[in-house]
Amino acid sequence: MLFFHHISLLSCLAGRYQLRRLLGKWHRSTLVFRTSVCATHLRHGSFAASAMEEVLRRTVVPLPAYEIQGKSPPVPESNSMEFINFYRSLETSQKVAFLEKVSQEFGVDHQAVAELALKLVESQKRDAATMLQAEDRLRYYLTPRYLALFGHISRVEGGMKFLLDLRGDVIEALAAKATDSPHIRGLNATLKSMLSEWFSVGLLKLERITWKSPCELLQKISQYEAVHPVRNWTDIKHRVGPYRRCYAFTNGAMPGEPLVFLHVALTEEITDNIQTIFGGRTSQELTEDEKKVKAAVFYSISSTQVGLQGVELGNYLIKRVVRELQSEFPSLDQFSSLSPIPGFTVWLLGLLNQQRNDGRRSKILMDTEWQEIERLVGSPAPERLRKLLSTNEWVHSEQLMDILKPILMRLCSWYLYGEKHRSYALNQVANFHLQNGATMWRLNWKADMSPRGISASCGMMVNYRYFLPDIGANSAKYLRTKVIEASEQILNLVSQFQKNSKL
Ligand SMILES: CC(=O)SCCNC(=O)CCNC(=O)[C@H](O)C(C)(C)COP(=O)(O)OP(=O)(O)OC[C@H]1O[C@@H](n2cnc3c(N)ncnc32)[C@H](O)[C@@H]1OP(=O)(O)O
Repeated sequence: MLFFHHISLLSCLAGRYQLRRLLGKWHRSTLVFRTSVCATHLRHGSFAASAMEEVLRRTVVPLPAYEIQGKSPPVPESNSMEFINFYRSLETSQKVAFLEKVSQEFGVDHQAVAELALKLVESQKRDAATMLQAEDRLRYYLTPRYLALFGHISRVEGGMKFLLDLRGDVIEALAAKATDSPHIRGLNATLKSMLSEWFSVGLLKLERITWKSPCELLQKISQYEAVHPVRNWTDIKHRVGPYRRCYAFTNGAMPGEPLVFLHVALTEEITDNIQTIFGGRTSQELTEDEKKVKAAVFYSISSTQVGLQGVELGNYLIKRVVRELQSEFPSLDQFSSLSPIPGFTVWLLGLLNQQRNDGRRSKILMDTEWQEIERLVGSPAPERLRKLLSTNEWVHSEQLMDILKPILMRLCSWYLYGEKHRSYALNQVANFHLQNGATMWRLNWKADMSPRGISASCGMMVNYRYFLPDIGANSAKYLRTKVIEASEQILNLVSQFQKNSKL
């Protein structure tokens, strides 16, 4: 009572506004106090489902009855803040347990759905209005309770970023097999669908990043870069300088946060190696000459939010940037990636090891090729070659590189074109561009001779070419039939593999 006495005294002095501010502060402080009590409870090892139960009971309101949907009182913002604060106070393993609880006990009322499904079957013997009513009622009760909570959270400050991070946790927990709960998969699908709407392209802003962009944004672009690590400020200045473009999608709910960004080199022809793109430039090249811009080469694209996985922002960004560049350079008509081939060297070494374990000489090279290698590296050639490949030492011998070039080119073309995961391209980068409708266009030797490039794919890179009139049909064909659109060079290399190598 004493506390409220002070409040009433204060309200005379400070007026209603101050009262509201004081109560707001008090409310938030009790909220933080309550959450910290729960978290303390959890942190001290006396981790109990009851603490989660208590928070969830308070923050995940029951689904309003069908008859009063949309008419129930607004849920206080404090519910969202309590859920956010509590979740953030949990350890990783506790987060998985918490999400399992949310998805299983605060999702769909399965009993109610089963009963309504039976009523729907019954209703099909009745008139259309009754059947449609039954369908609508069933549709409503198929809504998980936590969907409304996520909707409320998306409207509080920082809530969108919280939901992205929460889905990132779910994706990582599923990938790490920390859970195999089908309910969590359902929660992931619900969140993905909500995020796909909130981050639909129409709600995103395309921003061109230049040297004049805010320092913080340039810093984030450098930190999030997932393909060619940024070495220093000179490097990032080069990447946004003349004959270069960098574009990002941003969302008003997360200002200053690039969701996905694309680096483009503007060149006279489609570049076949990354050294040219990162190499120094002559003084003439410090100002752009539009007549020299004939090709746009996408040499890096990075998504920054794990939580947006599956929302395909990269595809939309590439298409949007193509339009942007076409309006800036009307004569521009060649669009291609210059892409890394992560996983090829590991795949090749795995093959060589496996064929050694089978006690037979690897058949991925012809006998004559083994003999040629043996003359250079000594015997046993497979052992020697495996060691040279796994330590990158093979690139120090021009002679050995010349012998290995046709072999590695045909093996790599098969890795990209022939190796599959669920019938789609095994290589994720290939799958990404092929899904977008690109053509597997050119495999390039000595394309990335950095240690990273040699370790990843024996120094090779690939151009996925975007023939604009064909990308719609190519994408549909690939997604439907898994057939890869490839150039004559790739298909010739693949047929050389099929003729000369045995897996
Ligand atoms: C110029 C270039 O080609 S650079 C090489 C591509 N960039 C990278 O590898 C950096 C790391 N990867 C990423 O940042 C993102 O995965 C991107 C930008 C490639 C794709 O992101 P989004 O557009 O959001 O795509 P989304 O998450 O919907 O996945 C689409 C496809 O991208 C591919 N992909 C997904 N994760 C990765 C990853 N970590 N690395 C590479 N490709 C990936 C998959 O093939 C995926 O198809 P799937 O969902 O059927 O498996």
